[in-house]
Order: sequence, then C-alpha cells, then structure tokens
Amino acid sequence: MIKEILTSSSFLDKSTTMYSSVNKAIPNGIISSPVNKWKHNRKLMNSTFTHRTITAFIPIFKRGTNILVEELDGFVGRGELEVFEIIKQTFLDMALETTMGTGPNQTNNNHNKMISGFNYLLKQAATGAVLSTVKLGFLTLTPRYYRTQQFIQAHIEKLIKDKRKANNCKGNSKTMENQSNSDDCYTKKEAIFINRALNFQDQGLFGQDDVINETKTIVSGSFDTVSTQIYSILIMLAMHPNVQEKLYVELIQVMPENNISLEYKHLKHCPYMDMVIKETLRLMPSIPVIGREAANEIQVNGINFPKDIQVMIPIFILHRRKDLWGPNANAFNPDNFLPERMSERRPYAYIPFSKGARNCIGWYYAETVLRIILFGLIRNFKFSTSFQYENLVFSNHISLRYVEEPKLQIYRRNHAIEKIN
Ligand code: HEM
Repeated sequence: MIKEILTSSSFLDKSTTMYSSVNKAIPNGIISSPVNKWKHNRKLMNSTFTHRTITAFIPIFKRGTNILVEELDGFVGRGELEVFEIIKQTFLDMALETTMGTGPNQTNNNHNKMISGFNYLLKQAATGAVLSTVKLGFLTLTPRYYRTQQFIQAHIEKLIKDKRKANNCKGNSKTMENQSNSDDCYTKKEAIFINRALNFQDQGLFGQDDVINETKTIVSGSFDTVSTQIYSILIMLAMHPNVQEKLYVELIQVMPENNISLEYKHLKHCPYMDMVIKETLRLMPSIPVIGREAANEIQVNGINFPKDIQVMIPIFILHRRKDLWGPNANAFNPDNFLPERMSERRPYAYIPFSKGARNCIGWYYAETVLRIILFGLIRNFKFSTSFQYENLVFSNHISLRYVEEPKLQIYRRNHAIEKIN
C-alpha cells in the first residue's frame, strides 16, 4: 500500500493539515507547494543535488566538522552536558554556506542572526504542526515570528542584490562564476544553491520569489533533519558502547595517522559506519511521518480513496514493525543492515528519505554530511550517557523530538586527529 501511494501520480500533493504550518514558515517552496508548481521547480532543482555538487561541498562539510570537534572539545571532562544546541548551530552554519554561500569567515554581522532566525522559525513550524491538529496553529504566529520572517526575507533579498552587484552584470551570474580564481573555489561557488537558482532566474525558469522561497526551503529542509540525525546517532552510540567501539576500530583502520586528508574514497571504506547511520535512520527517522493528499478519487489495493482525502504514512512505526524487522525490531542493531539481511527485506520497509518522485531531494547530501561529521566525531571522541535506551520517549510530529533530551559525556580519544584535512 505504501509503495502504491508513494509512486502514484494521484498522491503527489502534500497533506494540507500537516503541512500548513510548514507552508506558513517557508511559503511556496517544494516541501509544501502544490503539484504543478512543485513539478516545475523540483525538475530544475534535481540538477542542483548531483554527485558533482555534493562532492564540491565536501570541503565545507570538513570545515564544519572541525568546528564541531573544536566546540565539543570544550565539553571534555565536564560530565554529562546538553550537546544538541551546539550541533544545530554548527550544522546550520554549514547549511547556510552550501545554500547561500554565507559562512562564518565572512564579516557578515547578520550571519548569527540568520542562524537564530531559522532556528526559531523551524521550532515554531514544528510546534504549529502539532497545534494545527487541534486548530490552534495560529498560536505560534507571534510578533517575533513575523519579525523573523521579515528579517530572513530581507537578508536573502540583500544577498541576491549583492551577488548581482558583484557580477557587475545584472542578469548574468555565469560571469560571477568565471571571475573566481581557483578551480576549487569555482566548483564550490558554482555548486552553492542560490547561485544555481540565480542562473535559473537568468534563463527565465525561476522568478525572484522562487529564488528566495526555494533557498529558504533548502536551508529549512536540511537544518532540522540533519542536526537531529547527528544527535540521534550520538545518543545511540553512547547507549551502545560495543557498537561505538566497533565503529571506532573501523575508522582508525581507515585513517590511522592524523595527517591524512579525508576524501570521498575513505568514506566508501566504512561499511560499519553506514550500517550505524542506517540503523539510526530506521529507529529515529528525523521525519517520522509524512502526509499526502489524493488529487482525485482513486482505488489503491482495492480500497477507495475519495478526492482530497489525506493519508499519513508513519515511517517511525513502519520501521519498527515486527513482521518486517523481526521480534527485536525495537532494539538498536546495525547488523540489520548487513548486505544479506538487506537483500531479504522488502524495499518499502525502509523509507527514511521517503520514495517515489517526491522523495527527499537532499538524501545524498544528508548521507555525505552525516558520514563526514560522524567520522570526525568518533575518530576524536568517545561518548557516554547514563540515560537508558528503554527510557527514550519521542514526540512524533513533523520532525522527531525527544521528550527528554539525553545528555552526553565526552572523552577525548588517545589518537585523536586535530583536524580533518
Ligand atoms: C537525515 C536527513 C534527512 C532526512 C531523514 C530527510 C527526510 C525527508 C523526507 C522523509 C522527505 C519527504 C517528505 C514528504 O514526503 O512529505 C523529505 C523531503 C525533502 N527534503 Fe529531506 N531529509 C533529510 C535531509 C535533507 C537535506 C540535507 C535537504 C537539503 C539539502 C533536504 C531537503 C528536502 C526537501 C526540499 C524535501 C521536499 C522534497 C519534495 O517535496 O520534492 N532534506 N526529506
């Protein structure tokens, strides 16, 4: 049934109830836009998430990982502490750089304000999604909410203006790319989402609104999901020391010295790290439920779905079904993703990035950044917690949340690497 819905052209629209708060926070972006607009924009945007683009972002991911390692180093030896906020801030920094080209290196006073602005807006959107179910979503639309919206809008508009000015050739962002000095910079600059979106505008394929809305969409779509996933992986490893040790042994074998440059090829030699990431995405998917709406009356597997009916697909519950994952479906066990076990499993039993035409556009981005961050963190630190796995309680709304966020204790490894090059 899930396969039929996710691959059906009648179920490409998002559920109105579920996504109304998202649509308010990030209006008219592909996450929530109606199918006709979505089709046009998604087709263009698919070309901005290719292997080449994501590879160009690897230096940004490595730099961000080094910053996170530096920040967490300050937590070493201080007992159990909250780490989620620092993960969120560091990843948002990376997301802003890959999407808008604005990084902490720039003397941009508004950068920190942007970080807290997106952070606040998405918190309100998540709360709004919950309150909408009892028709109280409006409670999140506070004056601060509107001020934040206006600030982000104005900031992106200014960014576009500055970019256009820097080109010194209004309407031709190719010139800007040609002006960059080094090959590395050229590729990175070309890959940055907003530069691609401006190219679409130059070709008459995007309006200025599309450039702004889709830029916000990409930051918002990546920020909450990836930072929650990193946090979830660290919690799982802290609660399962044997798994953490096995992963550390794999990473030290791939990178025994501390002066080797981490390249994409290294990541391909870390099968256990991939299993750990996949298992966390199974038990703690950042998006625990998705919702679609029928564009017309349709029969699926003999069941009649009237037009406009909203259908929820509970990824969280699907990933823990005992008939699909065995009697220990709720236990954390990366071996669930051993190749022989995966080949036995039905393909739609595991859908952390959804499937079909409206799946996650950033899944490859997510997989790459998660691997680099995890590599940096586990190669440098050991994590522990006194919080028990059995005591985790989730609030499964538009994005996964922990009712009580476990704190982590951090220890530095003996053969830590100073920096990922
Ligand atoms: C662990 C990380 C991530 C997870 C678990 C995740 C999960 C998902 C899921 C389940 C959907 C489908 C939503 C639905 O059908 O209602 C989705 C859509 C989307 N994701 Fe992700 N995502 C992640 C990271 C990212 C990243 C890094 C980006 C951008 C760089 C991104 C951008 C988007 C966008 C724009 C959509 C809407 C796609 C469309 O409707 O065409 N996501 N994501």
